[in-house]
Amino acid sequence: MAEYSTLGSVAVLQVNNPPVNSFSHHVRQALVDGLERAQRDPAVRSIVIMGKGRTFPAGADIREFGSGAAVKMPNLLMVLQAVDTCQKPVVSAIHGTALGGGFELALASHYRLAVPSARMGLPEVHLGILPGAGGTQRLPRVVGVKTAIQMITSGQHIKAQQALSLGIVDKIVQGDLLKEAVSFARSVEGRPVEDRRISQKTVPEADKVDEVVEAARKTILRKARGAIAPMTCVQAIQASVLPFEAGMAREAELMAFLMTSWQAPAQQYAFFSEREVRRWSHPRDKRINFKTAKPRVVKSVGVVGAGTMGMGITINLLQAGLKVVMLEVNKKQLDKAVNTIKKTLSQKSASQKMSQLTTAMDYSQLRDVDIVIEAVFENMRLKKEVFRKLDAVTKPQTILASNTSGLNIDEIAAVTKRPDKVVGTHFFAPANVMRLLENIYGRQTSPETVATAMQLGVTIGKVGVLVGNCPGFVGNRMLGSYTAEAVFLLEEGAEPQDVDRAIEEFGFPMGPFRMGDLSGTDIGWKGRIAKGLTTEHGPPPATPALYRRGNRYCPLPDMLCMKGRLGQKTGAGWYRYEPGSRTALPDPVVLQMIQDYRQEHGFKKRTISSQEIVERCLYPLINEGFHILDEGIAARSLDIDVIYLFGYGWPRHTGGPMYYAERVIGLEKLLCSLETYSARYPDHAHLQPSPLLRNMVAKGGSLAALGTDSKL
Ligand SMILES: CCCCCCCCCCCCC/C=C/C(=O)SCCNC(=O)CCNC(=O)[C@H](O)C(C)(C)COP(=O)(O)OP(=O)(O)OC[C@H]1O[C@@H](n2cnc3c(N)ncnc32)[C@H](O)[C@@H]1OP(=O)(O)O
Repeated sequence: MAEYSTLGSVAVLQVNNPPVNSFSHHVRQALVDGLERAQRDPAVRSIVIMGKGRTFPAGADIREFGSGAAVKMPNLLMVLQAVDTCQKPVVSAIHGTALGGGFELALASHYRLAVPSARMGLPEVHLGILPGAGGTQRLPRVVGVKTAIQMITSGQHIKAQQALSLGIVDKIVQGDLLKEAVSFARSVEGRPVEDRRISQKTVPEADKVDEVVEAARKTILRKARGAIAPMTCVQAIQASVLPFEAGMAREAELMAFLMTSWQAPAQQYAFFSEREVRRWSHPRDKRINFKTAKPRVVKSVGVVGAGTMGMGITINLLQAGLKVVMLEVNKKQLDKAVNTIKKTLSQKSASQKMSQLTTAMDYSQLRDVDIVIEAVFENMRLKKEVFRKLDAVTKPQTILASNTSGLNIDEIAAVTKRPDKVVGTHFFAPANVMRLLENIYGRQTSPETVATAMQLGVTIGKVGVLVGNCPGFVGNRMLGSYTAEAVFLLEEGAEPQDVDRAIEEFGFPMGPFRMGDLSGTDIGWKGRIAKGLTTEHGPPPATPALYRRGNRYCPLPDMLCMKGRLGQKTGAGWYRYEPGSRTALPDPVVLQMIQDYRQEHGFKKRTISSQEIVERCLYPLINEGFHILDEGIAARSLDIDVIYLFGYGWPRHTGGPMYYAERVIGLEKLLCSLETYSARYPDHAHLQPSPLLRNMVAKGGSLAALGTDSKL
């Protein structure tokens, strides 16, 4: 609701709809009623609108988009129209985050005040829609089309000071916002409101708009990677040079197009899923969950290993204000890491944050930390050795976490006397940038340990997802079938750039081969050597070239590594790189290697369509997701989606692999395609449809119903 009160001649409307004061239907109704009341009352000469509690309205109520309640009268457009055309001055007084419809309300007001800590922006693009309550028409009238395009297509929030310099807010006020807003409102009483209406202004440099749009188009299309909202936002902004009513009509038309597209609900699902993962439960035992399990307090963290991962984790922890003891037995590596950490931490806070960092070369210095995160090389023997030492030196309550990307947590836990305090915390590189934290519970991990790992994720700004223990956990296990199928496509006739192009056109920032070159082709190779699937010199003795343990195997990635082509770091991998450049250039040497391989093994080159590439790479990945749900490794399909959205660059506008499977491809079609491909390639095990998928198609039922994501 919006609470109505008067302070002398000023009517104050305070939106009160926790947690973020979104414009649910009852709020809209209360605002319209309040405005009418203020207009009618001759004693009222000005109006202040603000938010109660933590924030000015943070936008439309996103849940209403799914139910159709967003269009229930009065809709947000009508509220803002009432504000704009009000005969008495309306002042929006902003604190917290004025976002989306909230910011649009402020723009429809005649004056805007903000506290210094306020932030504002139009993030609708992240929800697959546009600022459809006049944001695409009013903002360019204030800041110009170029800045409006930048703000609306990025969805970025700006700070009060920047809003002031852009002419968006009229004044930054210190002290009590209500008092300041009322005093400001009194000072403008009696002044004409006509020239304060942004809707009646013209866009600056309107004659250059087409030029500006043209210049922005290419970059936006490249960045959008298949998402339709960004370019549709631009089209709406372009219409801001028309008379206001005509521009609004165009905005409404484009808004309707986006609202009825499949991408908007997918992105809104992604928004809520990102938050839903905080309500975690043990994948196999739902009785252990975020409500019942209590985390331990973590003030200090030990990090073992100062390589790329250890360094990134340390930066992340320091940025969150935690004390860190970073242990590295190699002095040169330790010094190098400290230098990089210093450089990476922002200038402003570097010295304060660095004072929280202690370096160590001796395990005994980890004695008193609350949790240790091991980030040494991905090798079981080494990890066991580290855990034995940690178990011996740390206080009995210390939680021991491994940053393994796929090794068995139970096997690691078994070398300690505290398996209940061992957990997996899988960070993604670069660890101080990537938001995902895949937390893995072992057979004996206690609820308290799980809760502590999940809470640590929140403290350091991660999106934490709890999963069960299996090789590769959720993310890397699903990725296995994707990369396997990508190399099988090379055997049949595709070239690395064909596969990458198709996957990038689908929306991934990078295809599998460019990704392999970036992270290092030797990472997978070492893993395959460790598993005995290959050796540094080729297949293990008496092993058929194209099979391992009865499964089809493509040795092309091993052959690449044997040539020393380890990716960008060696200037050559699946592609070649000019010195100092990261641009992947197709390399005749690699293409010849693939061609020779095809000849040697009797593969006949054929043309493979982009559609087949996408299906062959992504459908087995999704299929593995069904296996994972079936086995109870992930509790809900949204957990898998969040892992892929935040850790693997899965395009957000498709909602994530499981959402995409169910709501975009359709489970029946997915099953049918997998059946077709598995009939064609009976020895590609990952193409065999999962029993859960078969069952769901046969019996019906939704993925959401499998888990606890009933709110979505
Ligand atoms: C058929 C077509 C017809 C077309 C015609 C249409 C006519 C109608 C016109 C309608 C025009 C509408 C135009 C406007 C659109 C919008 O405003 S869209 C919304 C824009 N705003 C946002 O995207 C903001 C989203 N929220 C946030 O970014 C953050 O929540 C925050 C505000 C910055 C706060 O962050 P933090 O403190 O970290 O809290 P969170 O954990 O993120 O959120 C707390 C809980 O609040 C829920 N929530 C947040 N925002 C919303 C929201 N806008 N609506 C509903 N719910 C919201 C969030 O889910 C959390 O919930 P819990 O997980 O349950 O705690």
